Amino acid sequence: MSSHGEARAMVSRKSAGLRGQAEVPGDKSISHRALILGALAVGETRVSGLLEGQDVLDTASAMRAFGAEVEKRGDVWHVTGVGVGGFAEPAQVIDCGNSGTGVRLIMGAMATTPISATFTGDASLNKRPMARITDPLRQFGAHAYGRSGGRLPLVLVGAEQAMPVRYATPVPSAQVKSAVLLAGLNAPGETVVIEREATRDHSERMLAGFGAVISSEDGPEGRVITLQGQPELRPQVIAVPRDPSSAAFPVCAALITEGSDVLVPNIGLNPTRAGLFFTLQEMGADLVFENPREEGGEPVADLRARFSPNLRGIEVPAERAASMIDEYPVLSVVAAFAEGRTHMPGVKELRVKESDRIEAMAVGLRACGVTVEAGEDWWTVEGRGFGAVPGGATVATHLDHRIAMSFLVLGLATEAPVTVDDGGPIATSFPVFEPLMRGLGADLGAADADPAR
Ligand SMILES: O=C(O)C1=C[C@@H](OP(=O)(O)O)[C@@H](O)[C@H](O)C1
Ligand SMILES: C=C(OP(=O)(O)O)C(=O)O
Repeated sequence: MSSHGEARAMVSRKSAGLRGQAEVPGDKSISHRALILGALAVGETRVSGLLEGQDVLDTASAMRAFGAEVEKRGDVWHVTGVGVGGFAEPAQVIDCGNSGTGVRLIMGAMATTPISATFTGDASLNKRPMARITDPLRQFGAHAYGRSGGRLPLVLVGAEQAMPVRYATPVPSAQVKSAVLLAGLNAPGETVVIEREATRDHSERMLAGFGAVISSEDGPEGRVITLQGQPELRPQVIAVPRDPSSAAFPVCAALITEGSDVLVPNIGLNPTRAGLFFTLQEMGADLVFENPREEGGEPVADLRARFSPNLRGIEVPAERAASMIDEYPVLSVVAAFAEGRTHMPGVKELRVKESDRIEAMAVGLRACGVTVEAGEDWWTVEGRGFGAVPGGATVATHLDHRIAMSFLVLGLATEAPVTVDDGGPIATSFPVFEPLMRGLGADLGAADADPAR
């Protein structure tokens, strides 16, 4: 489950053009939510295209521990739910592995049911802040006993008599918003979440799809989301769109690798997720949305990315941060190949992901010959231009899949190879990353695979 065994060093080397079609897996955020809402519905939800990354598999195990039936038959995941308020008390510790989304949404989902559960994760997750979740859950009447700073492992005791909550999120976080909404499901009356900056809205869309009464309104305080408690959720048939956060890797690799032309089909382009692609276009990337359409209530398109030798550094608007929060590491890689400076403000949240992503990228990029400056909530990459990034370093990934994948993308276009100390965590979100990238022609793999090279 949570420990992925021994570190597996990986290396990437300068590659000839990437070509072909990249079929990236299902969306991680939507996959977690499909399992959790399926477990809270009455009857059988069927999910196709579920991401089978470790983060989501850990959420599937957790839903079983709370009493839902979750199994894969053929290509379809079947979730038989227990109804809102029907979670059973788990007999074991709930291990959410590397997944912030998993643990925070599940804590929300159980907080208004009178049961207790103990949550833990891997070395990365157990360092991440949980008070942002337990503070609002206490307002519903739950109790939380964690390590200092509210960190995992943590015991959560669900409210005996839950009351609805009105909560303004102090940080821009879809995980906090979603935890409050999921807790609100089993509280009588109206739960309200107010977010100053809009974050990904998959929970709201999916709750409405399952039959909850939920509305969102933009006003002077920001986005106000109102949920009526204690609905009966109706099971759904869900087709999970492909993950834009995973698509980012083959797209960015194609932009910086000479001779590339890659098609990444069927990518979810929910506006609360698509900020990276607009940013790349503003930098001068040859990136086109082909065949835009709507599927399952979400905008979808095929992304076509071609080698882009004339990228320019830009100012990334701070208000775009939430819509591309997981994509800054790989954006900073592209920025290294642009002409001029890329400034990325308003990104404090990057410091509390699987690693401190500003620090991890700054240290690794500097080791690869790129100038990076950073403050608490901003960072700047000085582009060196195409063909002028030295590389040649071994980079620490700190149990962070996105840091590992970002540096492997960097090495496809640097003068000397780039090694990452551990590619194991890539399996949390993008288990087929290595074969998919190799299939496009990327020269990457285990660092010790061919010591003669
Ligand atoms: O709700 C979600 O599915 C997610 C929200 C984001 O985290 P925050 O809510 O902490 O910003 C994001 O970084 C994470 O990968 C997935
Ligand atoms: C931040 C991420 O995930 P989580 O918070 O679910 O661990 C991510 O996938 O980049």
